[in-house]
Amino acid sequence: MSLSVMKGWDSRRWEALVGISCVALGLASATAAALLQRQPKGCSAISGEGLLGVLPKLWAAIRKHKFLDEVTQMHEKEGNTIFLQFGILRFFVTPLVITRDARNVEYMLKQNFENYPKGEFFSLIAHDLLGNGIFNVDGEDWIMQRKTASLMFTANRFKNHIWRVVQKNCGKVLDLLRAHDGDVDMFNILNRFTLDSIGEIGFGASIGSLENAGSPFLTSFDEAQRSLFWRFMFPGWRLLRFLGLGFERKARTHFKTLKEYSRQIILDLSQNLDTEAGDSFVGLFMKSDPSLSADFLTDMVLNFLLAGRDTTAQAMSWCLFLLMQSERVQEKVRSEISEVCGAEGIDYEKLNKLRYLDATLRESLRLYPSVPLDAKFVANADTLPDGTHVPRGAALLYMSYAMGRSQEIWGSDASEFRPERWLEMETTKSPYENPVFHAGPRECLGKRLAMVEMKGMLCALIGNFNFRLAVPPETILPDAQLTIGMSSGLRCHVEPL
Ligand code: HEM
Repeated sequence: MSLSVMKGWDSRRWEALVGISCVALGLASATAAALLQRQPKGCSAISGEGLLGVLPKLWAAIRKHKFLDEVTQMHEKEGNTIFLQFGILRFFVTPLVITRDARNVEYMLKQNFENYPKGEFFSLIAHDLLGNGIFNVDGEDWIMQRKTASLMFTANRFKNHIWRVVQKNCGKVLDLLRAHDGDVDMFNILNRFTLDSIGEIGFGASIGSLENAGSPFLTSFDEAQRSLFWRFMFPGWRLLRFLGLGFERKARTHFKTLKEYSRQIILDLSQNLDTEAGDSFVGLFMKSDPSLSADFLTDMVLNFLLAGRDTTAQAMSWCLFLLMQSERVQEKVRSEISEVCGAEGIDYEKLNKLRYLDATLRESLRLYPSVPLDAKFVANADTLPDGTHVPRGAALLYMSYAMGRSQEIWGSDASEFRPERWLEMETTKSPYENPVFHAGPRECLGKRLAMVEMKGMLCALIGNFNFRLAVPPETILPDAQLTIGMSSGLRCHVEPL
């Protein structure tokens, strides 16, 4: 606009221009103030370099299978609570705070539980896979599911039904290994073991993956989880999903395969409710409320598959990985098994006597917690015990992986695999210092089932075979999923004893 034109303006035009500018300025500063209020304070901000802040560094780490170590190093350098900054995106995406301070973990999981639900951050990301299942809901919906699911874990069911299924599937794994020639991928076999076990215990289904490994369901299950993990790390995922691009391109097909498979399980189960299948996890839900919709029951199947298959198979695989690098510990586990089980073999009562095996499993879960990072939503702005201010709507994550490697919690030998530490401890660590099974009101419901499956299987494996890694240990890499898989599998030499 030239000066001569402006000279022709009357005072009303000037007033309007000044008025509009003031409103615009006011709006801009109010928006900036509101956006600034959304930023966490009182913890270390990891700003990274460049326009997208720390995001490119995290993406690169995920591609190199180093994501968990990268974030653990950030904790080592910057402190127990960190705020990941995403450069120019930071005013538009959910602020992400990660803590490994046990006081904060106890506060968010127990003392101020109501303020830290799963919330929309997690449930939006996971809805395509988990729907309205127990992992993905809060409030009344969660209480109802938790109550009914708890009925599943009675002492009687463990002793009879659950232990029988575990034993039968352990036998199938031993047969597979005896018949096998050459190296085997134990990660693959252990996933098939836990899948068949949770199929039978959870919804009375004979999945039969130990007999037939090539199921499209298995691939889709892994791929679907990988997509969910990327959603956490890629703020524009909803646009990608809408356009069907990038990692979202194939995700749609995988989610569909899983839903169809689970729906078929529900259909079969509904026709067999008066058999033993009716006492399975999902069978109990169907009997407790016959009006439950097929969609809801399908969600339940996928939730229990996620809970029951991956976590436990991964925990056993990492345990085996560590045992193969410590001949001493493998031998010690074996001699305890032979002492406790003798010639008659294992039974349910003997499981509790395998104290060194128990310590070995806890030690490997410390170093490789199946759920390495767990996210909650901040319902109302709050200040954590370490002084961090978390704004309403932020995501607050606790990182079991970094906690398990923290010298502050475990001492100077934190990085060492030493099961003896569990037998030497005068007081065991609280579940908030070692939240591998979560803690507080939402503590893992399947903890006991997992320990029974893992002890039964490892007892069978170590008691009958010697295991050696068939590849260099540095080629075994953690996978970027919601749980801590092995992208490379676990190739082993297996020698009968
Ligand atoms: C080594 C094995 C396992 C580990 C490390 C583990 C760990 C966990 C963790 C960290 C959570 C909290 C997840 C979250 O906040 O979303 C959880 C929840 C849960 N787990 Fe496990 N889990 C294991 C095995 C199992 C098994 C075998 C089952 C059996 C079905 C199971 C059933 C559940 C259920 C139902 C929940 C949800 C509890 C709730 O929200 O109230 N878990 N588990």
